[in-house]
Amino acid sequence: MYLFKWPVSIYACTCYNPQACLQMKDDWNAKAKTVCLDRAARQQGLDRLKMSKAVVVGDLNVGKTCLINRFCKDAFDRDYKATIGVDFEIERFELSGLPYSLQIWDTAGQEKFKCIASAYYRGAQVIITVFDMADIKTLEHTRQWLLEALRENEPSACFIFLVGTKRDLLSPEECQRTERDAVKMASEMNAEFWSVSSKTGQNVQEFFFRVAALAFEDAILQELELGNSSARIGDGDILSKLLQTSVEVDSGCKGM
Ligand SMILES: Nc1nc2c(ncn2[C@@H]2O[C@H](COP(=O)(O)OP(=O)(O)OP(=O)(O)O)[C@@H](O)[C@H]2O)c(=O)[nH]1
Repeated sequence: MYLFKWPVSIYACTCYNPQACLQMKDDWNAKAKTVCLDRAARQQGLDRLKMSKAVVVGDLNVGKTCLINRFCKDAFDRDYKATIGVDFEIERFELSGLPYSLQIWDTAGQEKFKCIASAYYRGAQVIITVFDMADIKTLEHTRQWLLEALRENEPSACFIFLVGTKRDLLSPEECQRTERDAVKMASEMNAEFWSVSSKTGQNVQEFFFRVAALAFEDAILQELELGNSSARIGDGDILSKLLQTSVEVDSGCKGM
C-alpha cells in the first residue's frame, strides 16, 4: 500500500492534554513541508475543528478499555469490568496549528452486547482490532471483528490497525513468536501491527500518535479536495507539490 507521507503531526503539535503531546522529530525537511501545508490549509479556510472517529473492536477481556484508558487517562485498572455496549473518549490535539480531536469508541467484546456496539461502527476513519498476546485464539478472531466493522464503513476510506495487548505477560521468546503470527495476520488484513502493554504503557502513546497523525492527514486531504475540486493528488496541484514524497508504508510490524 502506498501512502503520501506527511509527518505534520508528529512534531508540530501542541496538545491540550500534555499526555497527548506529539513528539518532536528533528527533521527540518519535513518541518518545512509542515509549514507549507499549514499555510495551504489556512488558505483553504480549514481553521475549524477537525474530528475523526476511531472504533476499537475485539474479543472480550483482550484489553480494549485499558488501552484507551492508558492513553486518555494514563491509568490502568487490573480488575476486569466488562464494557456494556459502547463508551467513548475524546482526545484533543493541536496539529500543525489546527485544532484536532480524535473520538475513540470503546466497544463491548461480549456477544450479548454486540448488536448495540455494532450500531456505532459507522463513520469510522480508523478501525483498531485488538487481541490479547497471551491468548492466541483472540488473534484469529480479529479477522471476523474487522469484517464486521468494515461492513458498516467504506473499506478504502479506513485505516486499519491490529493491536496486540498485554505484551508484559509474555517472555521475549513468546513475544517474538506471537508478533510473527500477528504480522502475518496484519498483512492479510491490510493493517499495521503494534504490540503494546497498557499495564506498563509500552508503545501505547506512540500507537495513538500514529493513529492521530494518519487520521488527521486524511481529514485535511479530504477537506482540501472537497473545498477545491481542482485539488487532486497527482494533478500537479498544490497538494502534490506539498506532498512530494511518497513512501511505502508496509503492513509490517511498527510497534516492536
Ligand atoms: N497484564 C496486563 N493486563 C491487561 C493489559 N490490558 C488489559 N489487561 C487486563 O485485562 C482485563 C481486561 O481488560 P479490559 O480493558 O477491561 O478488556 P476489554 O477488551 O475492554 O473487555 P470488554 O469490555 O469485555 O470487551 C483486565 O483485568 C485488565 O486489567 C495489559 O496490557 N497487561
